[in-house]
Amino acid sequence: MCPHQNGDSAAADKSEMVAVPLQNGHSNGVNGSSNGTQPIKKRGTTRAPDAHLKREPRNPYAARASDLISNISNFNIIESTLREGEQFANAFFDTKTKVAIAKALDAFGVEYIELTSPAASEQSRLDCETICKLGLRAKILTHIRCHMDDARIAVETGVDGVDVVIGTSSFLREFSHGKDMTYITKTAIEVIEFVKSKGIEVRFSSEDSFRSDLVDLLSIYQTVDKIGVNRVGIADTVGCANPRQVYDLVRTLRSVVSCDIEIHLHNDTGMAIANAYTALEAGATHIDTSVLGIGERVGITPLGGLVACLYAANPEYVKAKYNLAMLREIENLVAEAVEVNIPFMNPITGYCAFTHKAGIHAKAILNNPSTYEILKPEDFGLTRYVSIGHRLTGWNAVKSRVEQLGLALTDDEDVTAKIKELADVRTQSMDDVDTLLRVYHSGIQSGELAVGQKEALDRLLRRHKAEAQGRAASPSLERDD
Ligand SMILES: CC(=O)SCCNC(=O)CCNC(=O)[C@H](O)C(C)(C)COP(=O)(O)OP(=O)(O)OC[C@H]1O[C@@H](n2cnc3c(N)ncnc32)[C@H](O)[C@@H]1OP(=O)(O)O
Ligand SMILES: O=C(O)CCC(=O)C(=O)O
Ligand SMILES: [Zn+2]
Repeated sequence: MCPHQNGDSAAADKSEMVAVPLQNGHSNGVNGSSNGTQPIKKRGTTRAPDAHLKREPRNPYAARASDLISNISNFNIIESTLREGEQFANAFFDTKTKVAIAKALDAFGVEYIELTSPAASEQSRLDCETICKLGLRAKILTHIRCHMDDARIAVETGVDGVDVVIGTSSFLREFSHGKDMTYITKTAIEVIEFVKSKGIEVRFSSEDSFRSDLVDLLSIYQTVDKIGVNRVGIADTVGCANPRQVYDLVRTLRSVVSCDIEIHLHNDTGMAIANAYTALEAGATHIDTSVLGIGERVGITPLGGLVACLYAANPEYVKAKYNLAMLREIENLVAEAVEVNIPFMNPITGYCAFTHKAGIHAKAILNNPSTYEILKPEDFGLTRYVSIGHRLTGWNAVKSRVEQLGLALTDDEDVTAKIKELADVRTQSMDDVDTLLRVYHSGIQSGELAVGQKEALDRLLRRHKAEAQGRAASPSLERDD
């Protein structure tokens, strides 16, 4: 059973604790004023020798000049589960499922929903029309090749905008469509002007941007910007980019175009969330996501992971923008539709995302959840869980469970030792722990543990040991609470 569904969480009622404020204003030791080292005197400076001692300590959290272009707290999500996500190996979405996903994403609050090309099949075209007629708050986009045939079909579907793409790397120019940059530029202008003439949004994107020639890229982006494209898109189609490359390309592009900048990042090397964050820092305005990151191969920036990362940066902004409590429901909907499980380490909704285990962690979490949590589970409609029945537990965690059960135990350390003894053989379920605590409690009430109770504990221990001998050595991540 998933811990977040368990209203019986050991620490569920401790979430109202006071957060410890960040300690701004302390020296970070890098300017030589706090660690006893002498500052190096620069040639030609006329500062008094002790000037550094009078300087205000540097605030490491203060805004820097580069933060002025950052869109970490000013971005849009282009949710592409119904386009990129349909390219996931397991995906088949019938109309009903597409409508359910579109409605859920809209209720969550994404700004855009991107749909498969209506040129892909007759049903894709009909589904696109159906979703356009739902009257959702989110803008509906469809995604097409840079080709007039596709554009003519797309503008008739009722979409709010069209995302146009064409490969610009030498790989794709040679092995995919076979067109040179002159032809690509000419066709892009034709398609963009046609879509614009229909009064809807248009975006132009270069596929495989990070393996394309920078001069080719900047030149075509400048051209389409001048003719009034709404957005230009950068795509890390093969997931080869690292954060520094993303920062550099977006930053450079920001200085040559005035329109919005979208980014689409594949996750082949696990960089998709970090790259999205970096793109926003460099001035990107729109991020492509899909639920659980589904897409070609291992997919793209996952919606939930991106939201976790941006919430960590500015919780109030993200909470005000999205209905965060819906994330779990949306992920379950999509996971079921494409027949996958939600990974145990998924940000926010993973099985263990808000479970704390080691005694040291448990104690601090129970005192103040911010000690070991950057995300507040309650902001996502979830609960934290303190795991107790294992050999890494400590008396503080045990005491908290004792209090939750309304028991009166004075020797928490003794009962903790007993839990560890049993857990040295195998992990104890919460039921096992509770039974043990109740046995101790009744023993204390009657003056000492009754003979029968001691025997019961010993029997339990013997049974665990016998079971353990017959079991494989590998520990399970499952809890049976
Ligand atoms: C990186 C991405 O994910 S981009 C988005 C990918 N999405 C899709 O592919 C949507 C689903 N695709 C489809 O249904 C089909 O591939 C269609 C309808 C688009 C095209 O089908 P077909 O005409 O049978 O061509 P096929 O898929 O075999 O090859 C792609 C064709 O598009 C051309 N092409 C590829 N990319 C582009 C582009 N960005 N712009 C213009 N033409 C392109 C290729 O040259 C090739 O043309 P050809 O008919 O001269 O060989
Ligand atoms: O249109 C785009 O920006 C991206 C297309 C795509 O899916 C990709 O390049 O991986
Ligand atoms: Zn893609």
